[in-house]
Amino acid sequence: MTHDLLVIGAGAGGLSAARAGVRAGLSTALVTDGPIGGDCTFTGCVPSKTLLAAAAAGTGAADTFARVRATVARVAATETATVLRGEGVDVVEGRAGFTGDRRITVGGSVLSAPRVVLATGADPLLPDLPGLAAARPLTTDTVFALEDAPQTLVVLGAGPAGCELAQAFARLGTTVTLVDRARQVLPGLDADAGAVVADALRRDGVDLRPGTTPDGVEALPGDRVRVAGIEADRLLVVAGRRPTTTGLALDRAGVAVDLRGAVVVDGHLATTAPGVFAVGDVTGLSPLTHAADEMGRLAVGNLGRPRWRRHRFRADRIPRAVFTDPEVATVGLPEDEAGPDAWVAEIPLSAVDRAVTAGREDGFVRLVAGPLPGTSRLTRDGLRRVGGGRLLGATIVAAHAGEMIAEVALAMRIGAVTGRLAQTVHAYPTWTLAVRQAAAALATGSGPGVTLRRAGRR
Ligand SMILES: Cc1cc2nc3c(=O)[nH]c(=O)nc-3n(C[C@H](O)[C@H](O)[C@H](O)COP(=O)(O)OP(=O)(O)OC[C@H]3O[C@@H](n4cnc5c(N)ncnc54)[C@H](O)[C@@H]3O)c2cc1C
Ligand SMILES: NC(=O)c1ccc[n+]([C@@H]2O[C@H](COP(=O)([O-])OP(=O)(O)OC[C@H]3O[C@@H](n4cnc5c(N)ncnc54)[C@H](O)[C@@H]3O)[C@@H](O)[C@H]2O)c1
Repeated sequence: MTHDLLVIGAGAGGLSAARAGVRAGLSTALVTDGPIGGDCTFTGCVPSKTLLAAAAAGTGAADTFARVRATVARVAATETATVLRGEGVDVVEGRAGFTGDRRITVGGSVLSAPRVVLATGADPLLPDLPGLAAARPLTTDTVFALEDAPQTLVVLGAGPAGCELAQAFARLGTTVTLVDRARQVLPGLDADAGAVVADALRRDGVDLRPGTTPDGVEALPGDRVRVAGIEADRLLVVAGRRPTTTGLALDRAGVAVDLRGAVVVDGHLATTAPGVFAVGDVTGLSPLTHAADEMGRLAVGNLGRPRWRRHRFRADRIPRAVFTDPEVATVGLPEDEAGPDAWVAEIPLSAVDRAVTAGREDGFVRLVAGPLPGTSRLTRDGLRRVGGGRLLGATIVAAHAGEMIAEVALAMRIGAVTGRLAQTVHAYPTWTLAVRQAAAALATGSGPGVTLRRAGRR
């Protein structure tokens, strides 16, 4: 069967690509060997955020897991094969493998198209630890199917998944030990943000073991485990993810993968094979739902254009939020990468009235701004004269940081100077006033409660 566009994988990236294809008037086939909605709906964002919310509300463990299942089912019902067929997508169920250039088999059928989008996602990565398989570890593929919370749990990996799940289980009454080889929690993020989250986890009773690299896992009777000298009822491994390419026979299509197993793409998301693009977690770039969604749209737009008219995927415009309590949200450049000419305005939440009234003073808002193009190194006064500089990035740690970052992402998207944020009237007393307070300090040279400094000079 021949289509205009073949999309392989029906997670966030594949769904976005398939819908973009239909919008562009292309006959579009969406091939998937798993449930529509992918990782985000079934084993990622939706169950984890439901678990966090139910645990924070003091819901008992059994009811929490029932709520997780009900919520997943509710979200999944909005994106069934029937719904997609109604939108004009030809949904094909089964595992795809390439047999040649832009030609695949699914079950007994052969499908081909001049344009292909690979969106096969990623799977949990199990470290190469002796005894790990025998210990029957939980992963994000299995943890949300529990009926009840274990009494004791070791979480291996203190990245976003590990921190969110450690906090959720601690709040469900589980005794949690969080182990990571890195010296801080959330090692991919700013150390100050990691420190605030570490304090919050400790307050919830999580035993933090940074700088710990287990050399093996011992399975004990009844699914119990011993790891890094800690005994627990269960082990949850959240040590990263590996792009899913097994069984695709990418070599037959001329699609190259890198050493991590990620499909190699250029800045426009084109793979090494003509007419084949890749989006989402399989690329190893920004492994986030909204990034996969953005990439899906972009890839389909780019597939129809000559190279010089294609749009670049801008990872620097993708915000990121970790849904611990407090949340951590970032966009753009972190302070350490902004260069010596950038300026930083930082306000602790203890200087923000909404945080004080809510009794939630843990956290901060940090804005990074740089000189406008063509401007030489700026003094504090010079910064004021160029409207506070162009926004380069932000790190926010706050109860609602994931919501607050959207304003900064918008300002960056439209290339606004920080003075524009300062001139925008914000309702009092809101959390986002903290962003305005920090922006005002950049634009005016100082501000109550705000520290203004050159980037890198903490
Ligand atoms: C616990 C957890 C929490 C998360 N929380 C968040 C969050 O809060 N916010 C956020 O933005 N991101 C979050 N993420 C990340 C997010 O889930 C992923 O970035 C996103 O789902 C990736 O979408 P995707 O389309 O690339 O891949 P997937 O959703 O993995 O979809 C890929 C699909 O391809 C199919 N497939 C694979 N191989 C084949 C084949 N050969 N033939 C046919 N079909 C195939 C699979 O069945 C799968 O359904 C979280 C992840 C985890 C694990
Ligand atoms: N809120 C969100 O957006 C959210 C939430 C959860 C997951 N995710 C996404 O899902 C993906 C997976 O998340 P993750 O937290 O599993 O991955 P990650 O790669 O971010 O973190 C894995 C952690 O495990 C540690 N680790 C790995 N191997 C180890 C070992 N042998 N011993 C000790 N420590 C070890 C690493 O140091 C790291 O801190 C990420 O890409 C993330 O973007 C996003």
